[in-house]
Amino acid sequence: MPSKKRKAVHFGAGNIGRGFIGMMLSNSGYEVCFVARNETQIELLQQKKQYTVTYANENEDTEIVKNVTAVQINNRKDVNEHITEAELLTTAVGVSALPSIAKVIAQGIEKRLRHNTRPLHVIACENAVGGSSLLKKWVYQHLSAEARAEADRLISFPDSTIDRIVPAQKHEDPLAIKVEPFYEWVIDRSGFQNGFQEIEGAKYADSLEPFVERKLFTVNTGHCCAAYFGFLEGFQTIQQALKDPALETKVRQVLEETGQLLIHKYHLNPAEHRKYIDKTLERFKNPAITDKVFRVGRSPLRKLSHNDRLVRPLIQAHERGLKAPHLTSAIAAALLFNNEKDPEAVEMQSIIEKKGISHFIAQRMGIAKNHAVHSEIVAAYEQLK
Ligand SMILES: NC(=O)c1ccc[n+]([C@@H]2O[C@H](COP(=O)([O-])OP(=O)(O)OC[C@H]3O[C@@H](n4cnc5c(N)ncnc54)[C@H](O)[C@@H]3O)[C@@H](O)[C@H]2O)c1
Ligand SMILES: O=P(O)(O)OC[C@@H](O)[C@@H](O)[C@H](O)[C@H](O)CO
Repeated sequence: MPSKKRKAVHFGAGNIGRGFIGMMLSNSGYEVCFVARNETQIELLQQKKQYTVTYANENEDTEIVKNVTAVQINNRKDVNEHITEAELLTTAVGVSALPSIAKVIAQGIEKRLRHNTRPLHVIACENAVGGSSLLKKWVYQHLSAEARAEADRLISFPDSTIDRIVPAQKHEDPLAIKVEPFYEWVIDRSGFQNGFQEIEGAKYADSLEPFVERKLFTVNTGHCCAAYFGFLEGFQTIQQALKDPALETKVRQVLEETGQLLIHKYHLNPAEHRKYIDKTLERFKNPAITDKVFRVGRSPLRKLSHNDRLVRPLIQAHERGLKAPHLTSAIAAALLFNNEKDPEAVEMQSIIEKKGISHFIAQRMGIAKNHAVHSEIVAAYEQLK
């Protein structure tokens, strides 16, 4: 029998899972069950049913997140039960991990559809364009034709964009997490079924794309530029890197270029957008946070892929006749990111070494050899190298 309590299942008890989404859902009155892999965290969440979030502000204020528990992702019986009872399912595992959790979610949905005819909302909280839509595609690949038809009626996948800086961190208490005070979670309202109870503190938009691209092309483009330029200068953290005025200027120049694109494409108010850029840079510099360039620059194959924070704005700027030389040189810096502990950085360097830069740009970034920006990236790369 489905329980009467409002339940949410969240995949991934990592930084954003605990420091943002789990916290928001708990504060909205949900009982939150994390579907996780780390045994220590799972045991502690099951025992304590709460954890502490510390804000990276002057007073280091804290908040206790209550009504939480966890289940091991390989414990399919319990995962299925939680999916059956939930009214909301969220993820924060990294977009590259969505295909692998899609099978688990699909199994839970198959079971749920046999016992529960209430609607379920599934929201991917990842840094990607159309994360929930991508997840839907992967989940549907594992559903039977009958379940797909039912899911079309009862399960929706509203896209969303999330923003809160939560660095990688270690504490004595494995559940403790420190987060910046700022947050923004915007969800596509058109994906809601009747009766969906809004999540407190989230924003809702009829058209999500401007919010997704404004965040991705400002916060994430700027952040990774600070990481890639910072890496080349030998800085360990984003905060150290942005203390270098020349480096901050380079990041700002990139954000002016993506800003021109956003203003042009979405008719944003230029003064308002400038404030958004200023605020974003101040957030990056938050002295109460230590954010490593290796975290912010992580997974360069993903960050350099066609639809992500570097190539997507470059191609769109080009299509609108807008010049973006600083963004091009940030891409060159990304191509030189070489962290031997990051499997994607290792793979990228190996492809470039074996097949050449032009091959990488064509095959992995999706920019054909005859595209005008292809040769510009090659030239910027050769110059920076
Ligand atoms: N940290 C931030 O500042 C931030 C802000 C906004 C968005 N994001 C996005 O949120 C997502 C999560 O980022 P994070 O910083 O919390 O990362 P994280 O590494 O701290 O957490 C990811 C969690 O997902 C789990 N996970 C990964 N692959 C899995 C799999 N195949 N099956 C089950 N669990 C799996 C990991 O065990 C981990 O607990 C990413 O898409 C990231 O881009 C991060
Ligand atoms: O999580 P990634 O790897 O996509 O990007 C690294 C950071 O830029 C990112 O996690 C930001 O901290 C976050 O997107 C802020 O909202």
